[in-house]
Amino acid sequence: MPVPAAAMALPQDADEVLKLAARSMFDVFANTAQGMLVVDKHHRIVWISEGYKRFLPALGFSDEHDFVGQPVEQVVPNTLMAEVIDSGQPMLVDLLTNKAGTFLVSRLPLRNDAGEVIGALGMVLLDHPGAGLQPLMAKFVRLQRELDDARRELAVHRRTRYTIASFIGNSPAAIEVKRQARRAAGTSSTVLLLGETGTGKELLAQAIHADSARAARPFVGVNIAAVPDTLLEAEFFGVAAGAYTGAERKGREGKFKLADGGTLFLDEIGDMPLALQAKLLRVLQEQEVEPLGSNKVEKLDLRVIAATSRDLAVMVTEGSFRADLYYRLNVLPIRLPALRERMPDLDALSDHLLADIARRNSQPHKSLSADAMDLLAAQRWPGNIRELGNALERACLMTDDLRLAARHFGDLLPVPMDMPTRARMPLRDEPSEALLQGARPLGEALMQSLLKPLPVAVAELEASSIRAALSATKGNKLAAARLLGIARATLYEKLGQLG
Ligand SMILES: Nc1ncnc2c1ncn2[C@@H]1O[C@H](COP(=O)(O)OP(=O)(O)OP(=O)(O)O)[C@@H](O)[C@H]1O
Repeated sequence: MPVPAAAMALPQDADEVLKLAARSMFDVFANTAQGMLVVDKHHRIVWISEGYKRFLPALGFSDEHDFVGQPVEQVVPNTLMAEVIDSGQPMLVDLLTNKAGTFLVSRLPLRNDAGEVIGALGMVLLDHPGAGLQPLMAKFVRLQRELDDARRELAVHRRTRYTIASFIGNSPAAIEVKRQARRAAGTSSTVLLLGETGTGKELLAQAIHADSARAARPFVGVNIAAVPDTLLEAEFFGVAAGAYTGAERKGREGKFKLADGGTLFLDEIGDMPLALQAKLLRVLQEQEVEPLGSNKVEKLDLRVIAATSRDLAVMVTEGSFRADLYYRLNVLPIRLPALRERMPDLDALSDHLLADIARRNSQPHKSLSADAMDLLAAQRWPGNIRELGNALERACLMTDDLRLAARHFGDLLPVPMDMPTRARMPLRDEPSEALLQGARPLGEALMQSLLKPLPVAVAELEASSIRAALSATKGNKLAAARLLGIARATLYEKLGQLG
């Protein structure tokens, strides 16, 4: 390919001069760069320079002919040549790291006379940039390490903790839930989990993901009720770099994108504002997303599991939930029974929760006496399994005894103490006042319950009020927050503190 310049007379024609210039530049680059390759518009390698050949063994090739003709992304890991061809934009300087080493590279699109991209040219400018570019390389290595650490940490958080086997219980209701969950795990259809607060909706969502073909991909959860309405859109769709000033200047990925290939868990879907419901429906139908401030549509492959403690069908008739979104979500509905509907599971659940408490607090695994079991069975449990776990944890912390008796729960449970037998039925429709005070003779009981440090008394009253509000609103957190006169996000924060 080198052209002996002296042998040619300089043409007068400017076009010819340009062509000649391009040709000599190509030769200069081919001879001075450490290596050079050319790919066609289908990303296939069509030519490599003499210099490039020495990288072939490290890329796993002994023969040039096996390398040339291959799609570049298949034989040069992490290359961005395809991106240059598809975008038509050059990448003048970049660092490429793969199994052959780290290289300072440059990538240029090649165009025909009509200006169409017909391929790209890749150059290895330096094959050991460490020596000549010490400060830049040190920064690159540090950023790369930080990125790897952050990715590892994210992966740990995104890994689901539960499988369907973690859903404890062998009552007919629990067995039916697990059967439906297994069926859902075998498909990629949208699942709608319905049930009161603390019945295990999030646990089951994670379990369905972990038992599905997407298990190795991310599980990303969004609690819609806990995010202020004004931030929800950015949370879901992400923000394009440069779209805004301030904290969002660099842009950020939305939850849709983060869950790409895996499962997106939309908790408290009933709390989604109407305007956003229309946008969510579009994403679910089209499986594509457009970050805020960008005009680039990105393709997605998402499985959605939604959950709610509210009655979506009623919300549809009231006009606060879109009918089309409801039908789109309600493909595989699974109803999680309240704890009071699966009392045969109380023993197994309590034992499982006690084992968990023991592990987390490095304590021995405690058990329950018969009178304690009777007391627990007599509760209404508006906060369901989460509330049972809290009551057990507080009782465990109150005593060193290895066997928890009814007296250890004395002040913790709002249950009438005159009926401590397992035969006592759950108090389904008791008014919240009775839940708060119990039916003990007021004078002495009240005295006893008031004799404690004020912060403890305040915390207990707060927990009781929250329980009562959730009970009165059948687990509807938005309505409960209104009853309590606090913001929905505050209620979530307090529920989080309660465990
Ligand atoms: N069947 C079960 N087996 C074991 N643990 C359970 C079961 N159901 C719920 N839990 C535990 O109870 C707690 C609450 O469960 P989870 O957060 O899944 O409930 P939820 O229905 O999503 O609640 P919310 O609607 O308030 O978000 C968790 O600690 C979970 O591990």
